[in-house]
Amino acid sequence: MADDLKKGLEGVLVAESQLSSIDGDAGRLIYRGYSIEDLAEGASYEEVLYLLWHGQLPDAGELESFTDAMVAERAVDDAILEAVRSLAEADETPMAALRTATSMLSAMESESDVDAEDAEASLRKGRRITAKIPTVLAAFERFRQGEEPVAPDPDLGHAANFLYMFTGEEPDDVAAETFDQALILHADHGLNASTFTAMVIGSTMADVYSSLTGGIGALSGPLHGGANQDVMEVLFEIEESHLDPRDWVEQATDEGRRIPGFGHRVYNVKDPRAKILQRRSEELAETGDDTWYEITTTIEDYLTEEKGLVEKGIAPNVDFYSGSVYYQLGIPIDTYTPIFAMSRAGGWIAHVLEYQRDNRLIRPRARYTGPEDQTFVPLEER
Ligand SMILES: CC(=O)SCCNC(=O)CCNC(=O)[C@H](O)C(C)(C)COP(=O)(O)OP(=O)(O)OC[C@H]1O[C@@H](n2cnc3c(N)ncnc32)[C@H](O)[C@@H]1OP(=O)(O)O
Ligand SMILES: O=C([O-])CC(=O)C(=O)O
Repeated sequence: MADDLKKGLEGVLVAESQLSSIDGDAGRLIYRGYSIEDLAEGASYEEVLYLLWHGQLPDAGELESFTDAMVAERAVDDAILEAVRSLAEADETPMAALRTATSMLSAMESESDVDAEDAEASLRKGRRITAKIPTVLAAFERFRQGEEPVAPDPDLGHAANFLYMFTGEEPDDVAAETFDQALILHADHGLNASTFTAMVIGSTMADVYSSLTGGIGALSGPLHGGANQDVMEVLFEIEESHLDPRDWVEQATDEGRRIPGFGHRVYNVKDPRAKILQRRSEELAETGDDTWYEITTTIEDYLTEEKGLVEKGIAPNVDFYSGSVYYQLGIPIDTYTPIFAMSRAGGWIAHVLEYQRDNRLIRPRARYTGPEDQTFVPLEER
């Protein structure tokens, strides 16, 4: 057995997948062969879910039945809503509340879908969870605002319905399209940390609720999905400092701080999703507040042109521009990472089911560096 140590599993191949592929040098991302640019431009999040879960884009009839099935699963049980209310009253963060509520959703699972080894049942469960996450997240927001939840609107798509339940108002076309695009961009990304976490759990043949709950936990960290919230916090910090963003960033990097939204394990160039989100941020800035777009582009130009970070392979990732987009849609910053989870649920489910089709328990090993041959001393003699 090879003894070379791959810290952080960098570059280690552990599975074959037909779901998404990243060219880190060219800055290209595809889902099942379709470029992220084409999907973001032409598809809806529901079409992308269908593509990931069923292997091809749906025709009109397939999309209609798929969408109807998702819509039928949006409502969540009152017992879950009461638990979400308690979490909001306890000042839980939305990400932690989502993690807890996702796990709780299994309590309402129908008897016939309990078998974790039944792939069709797992897909149905995955669809149910994906349909319910927006309802849970929106209800959490309503409770913490002292309001009652807004029931899902069956006439609205996945993205627009979330914004409607979240704010209590039907979004305009720009907001609905922008949000739908953001969901598409975040739906899948190879074996990132949260997807791998979900797969490790799935490889034990645990049920899909466990995989998704684990995926949410892994996504929450600041090195992964949590960075989108951190980016917005940095933008606030810069604004409040009244410093030129260039000076702020110089000071921060001199102090050894990492700039959230920069750097990636796979991309050595700008993330293609960041390019699309940057355009959306720019469009929203044209008709609204351009503060955040201006600060982000100034930071990017400074770090790439003057600090030469891009030459070191450290460029903006998907999280760098998503924050300013969500901010302009009026979404509170601690909900940015849960929104990422709401979208990535699609990718987690797709990868777990794909892996389980030819499953092998994921079980790497560590090089032991501890002591050997210790003499045991009983407690009373220590
Ligand atoms: C959806 C997503 O998950 S995208 C990633 C979201 N996370 C972030 O934006 C957080 C900031 N970025 C980072 O911490 C990293 O770039 C990661 C965790 C994403 C990738 O990390 P890794 O591939 O493990 O690279 P690693 O942490 O080894 O860094 C390599 C070098 O780049 C530097 N570097 C990496 N990211 C940054 C950054 N954001 N700002 C400044 N320097 C950075 C590191 O300091 C290190 O430099 P050194 O070799 O001189 O010590
Ligand atoms: O691929 C990664 O490591 C992180 C990422 O960009 C994602 O999960 O979208």
